Amino acid sequence: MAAYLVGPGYQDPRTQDWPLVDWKLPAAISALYILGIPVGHRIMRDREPLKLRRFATLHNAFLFALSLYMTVECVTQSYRNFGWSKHLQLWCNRNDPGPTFSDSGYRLARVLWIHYLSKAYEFGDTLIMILKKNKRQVSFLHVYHHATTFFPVWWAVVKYGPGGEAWFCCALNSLIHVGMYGYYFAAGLGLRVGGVKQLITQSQMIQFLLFMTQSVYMLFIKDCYRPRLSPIMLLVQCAIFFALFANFYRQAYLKKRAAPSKGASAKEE
Ligand SMILES: CC(C)(COP(=O)(O)OP(=O)(O)OC[C@H]1O[C@@H](n2cnc3c(N)ncnc32)[C@H](O)[C@@H]1OP(=O)(O)O)[C@@H](O)C(=O)NCCC(=O)NCCSC(=O)CC(=O)O
Repeated sequence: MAAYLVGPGYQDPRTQDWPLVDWKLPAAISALYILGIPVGHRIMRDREPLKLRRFATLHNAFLFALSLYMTVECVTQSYRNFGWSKHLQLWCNRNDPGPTFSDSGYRLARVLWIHYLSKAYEFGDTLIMILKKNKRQVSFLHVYHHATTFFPVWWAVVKYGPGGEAWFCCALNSLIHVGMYGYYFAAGLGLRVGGVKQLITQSQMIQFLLFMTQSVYMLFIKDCYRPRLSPIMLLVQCAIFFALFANFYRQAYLKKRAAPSKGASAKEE
């Protein structure tokens, strides 16, 4: 049974009037983000790198707390919305049927919308990297991830399917970001605990593998989602992320281990 049957032109009624749900402004913000990166590098070219301890600490503490909130809220509202034992499954959940929605249906849509907005706030990571002149960090992986995750990926979720199936991606990604911003919080203060950085990269890669498995399950095992374009996009996007992260992993950890004197990119060890 298809979990989410929609016709052409469908838009979720819960989110249609919420800020940044119309495509034009988010598309412009994403484009400005990409165009602003070379401008930022140029501005910093002849300047000393900034330390940014206070700003980075506040930024990371905020994202750590927000990610924790989103993890808990996604799981709680999905549970309330579907009832764990009766309807909520790991994958292949129905989108809220509407046209009227329960309180938990609205709250689930709201936390998915907050998750979407947090992806724009995370552009601040790139600002930190540019102002600290950590050019290595402003990689293709980083820019591609940040630019596309806000728009079109999470924008599309909020506009077309803020419920049902999206709870899993929101909860797992937020949980991973609790660890990631905890790591950046500590690293910004000069604290690096051996092995933690590698563990975080591994958990990010497992996350993308799980999202790929979820889309294969929805597409080929249960055939439970309409439009099929959504799980196809999830599969393609996560395969790209996985390949980019596998390359990062090789550069940051494996190559360094093979040739320690050449100085790899990971700074932890
Ligand atoms: C362990 C990782 C999380 C981070 O790898 P990095 O190579 O960036 O780690 P690093 O050791 O250089 O980070 C420490 C440096 O970052 C600075 N720093 C502090 N806070 C920061 C912030 N919020 N954003 C960016 N940099 C920050 C510290 O001051 C320190 O600078 P100094 O070195 O000067 O002291 C890794 O797994 C990873 O994700 N690598 C890909 C790079 C990336 O862009 N990741 C985030 C988006 S991807 C994502 O988010 C996937 C997902 O959705 O799960």
